[in-house]
Amino acid sequence: MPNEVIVSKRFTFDSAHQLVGHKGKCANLHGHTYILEVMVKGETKCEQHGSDEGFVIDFADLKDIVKLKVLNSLDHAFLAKGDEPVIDVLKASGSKVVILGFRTTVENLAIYICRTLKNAGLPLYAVRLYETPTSWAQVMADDIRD
Ligand SMILES: Nc1nc2c(c(=O)[nH]1)N=C([C@H](O)[C@H](O)COP(=O)(O)OP(=O)(O)OP(=O)(O)O)CN2
Ligand SMILES: [Zn+2]
Repeated sequence: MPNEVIVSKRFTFDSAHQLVGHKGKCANLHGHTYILEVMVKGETKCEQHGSDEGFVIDFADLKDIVKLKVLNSLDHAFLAKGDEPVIDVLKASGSKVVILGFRTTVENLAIYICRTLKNAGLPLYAVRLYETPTSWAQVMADDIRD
């Protein structure tokens, strides 16, 4: 019998950023190993003996979507609002720079990832993004404004 279930998969990516104007150490260019938890909600599929029987989503398919839509872009990049003075130097040296247009706080990055995955058609429930082992932001897919 189908039932609503939340399943979650954890990913990591490494990125640099700089919070221009921050009163503390985060005004420096620095990096994080982000941990991203992607939570998907749905009924378990009931097709007898099908590949997805009993799955909300195949974790392998979830991994492919998250890699394609989020990780390939953000991993090993300088995540920029666009006004960081260091951008030109990094670009000139061939470094990967992703201009996001917002201050790259963990809150804003979580909103961005949640919106991106929701727009990709995933039956998304929430994303939780850890910036450090002790600091995270969570965004519910239903709270994303278009
Ligand atoms: N609300 C937010 N506060 C801070 C953010 C943020 O994105 N949202 N970001 C930073 C810095 O980028 C950086 O993450 C430093 O955070 P902090 O938790 O202070 O890092 P520490 O390694 O010092 O944390 P521990 O307490 O050692 O785990 C700052 N604030
Ligand atoms: Zn930081």
